[in-house]
Amino acid sequence: FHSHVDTTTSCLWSPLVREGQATCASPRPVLKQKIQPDEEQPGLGRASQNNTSKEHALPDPWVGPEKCHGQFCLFFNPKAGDGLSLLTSARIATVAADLPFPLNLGVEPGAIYEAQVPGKGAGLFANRTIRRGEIIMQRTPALLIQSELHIELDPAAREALYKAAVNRMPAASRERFLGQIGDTVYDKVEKNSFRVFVDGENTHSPHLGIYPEVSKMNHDCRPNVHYRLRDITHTSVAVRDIQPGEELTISYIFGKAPRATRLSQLEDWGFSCSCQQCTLPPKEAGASDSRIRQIQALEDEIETLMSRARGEGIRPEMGAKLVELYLAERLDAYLSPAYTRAALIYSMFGNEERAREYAREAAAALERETGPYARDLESMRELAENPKRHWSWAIKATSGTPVAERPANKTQAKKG
Ligand SMILES: C[S@@+](CC[C@H](N)C(=O)[O-])C[C@H]1O[C@@H](n2cnc3c(N)ncnc32)[C@H](O)[C@@H]1O
Repeated sequence: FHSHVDTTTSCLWSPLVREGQATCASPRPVLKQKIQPDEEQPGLGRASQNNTSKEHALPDPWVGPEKCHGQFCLFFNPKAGDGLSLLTSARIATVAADLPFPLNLGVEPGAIYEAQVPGKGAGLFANRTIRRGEIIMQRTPALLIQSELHIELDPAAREALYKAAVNRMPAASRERFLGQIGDTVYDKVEKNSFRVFVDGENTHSPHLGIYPEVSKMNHDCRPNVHYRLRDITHTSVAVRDIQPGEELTISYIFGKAPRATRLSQLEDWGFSCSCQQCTLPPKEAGASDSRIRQIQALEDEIETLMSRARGEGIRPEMGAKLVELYLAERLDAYLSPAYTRAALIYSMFGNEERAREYAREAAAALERETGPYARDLESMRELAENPKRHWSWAIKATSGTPVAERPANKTQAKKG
């Protein structure tokens, strides 16, 4: 059953790349050899540069490789988005050169503005009502840095290299980059970057991606904006209606974690979380943690029961309860797994009204949270449109096949 529910989440900010702090699925790769600056390894930079130009010629208007340290060099493309500086290996540079660079999308100029927030520095605010599901910003990065390089390179060489990458940026982009919080270029990278997988796989090629406009959003454990990354394109979407004057926030961490975990992860950021959820009075904070535990337990139970023949033991109210807990906990940025499970459960029991209602919500949440390519999107749309033709319909009454073995969509179901 789990294969039918897309439970992908985002938690991609840079402190997570430090050793031992990663909460996302990607272990930090261990460097076999510490990277040294060019001066300490005469010829190494030049040698890799020569190999690079022969084996990985980048198309115009890419510039580079230059300023190499071991396998990592500076590459630059003034026409990729608002200009992209890339500090990475030649292999990844060729992957990046093939990626799409969509035009900037999002709300019209003036719909959001920057202002100071007491205790948080600058932040972004809505200038008009922004509706749930609206794309606030879609951007490609100004700077991408291979994580190994960021962690392992000698600090003086690293700062010089980072400055060279920033100097390559077009003036407007450079100004936005330098306007980010942080004392040095390294510090700005530390405090403002997202973890990005350039080749789209969550186990290889972790990079730090800097999107200077996006990084003006402060943290909230119950944010009103969710972001998703596909290749290197960063998309921020409103997850509830946002009123004029309201601050736009994203979560820097996985918001479904209990309060103590969230607080400790945010300490790594160098600030103590003062968002509404983290500063709840003890009784309410306890109730919130209890809901998070109930959500986890209920999801585990649903998974277990769904893997049995005909989902034996599953009860329809489990779906409604799961949605109720998510909504009570204001997990607006993470609703798709709850709605998807609820829709399937009610469909299995042949409850058309509930199945359609939850499937509609699931499809909308999947589109916000994962995007138009979300794995379960088509299936949820089909369920909302015509429950009786969906693979899950009324199977509690009609079949002995374990739910986990059933095809995920109608096309497969018809063949079967
Ligand atoms: C990505 S930046 C956000 C924009 C930043 N406030 C600025 O002035 O550019 C992250 C930094 O903002 C501050 N910050 C973000 N969310 C915060 C919060 N909920 N409480 C306090 N400080 C916060 C912290 O200094 C953090 O290192």
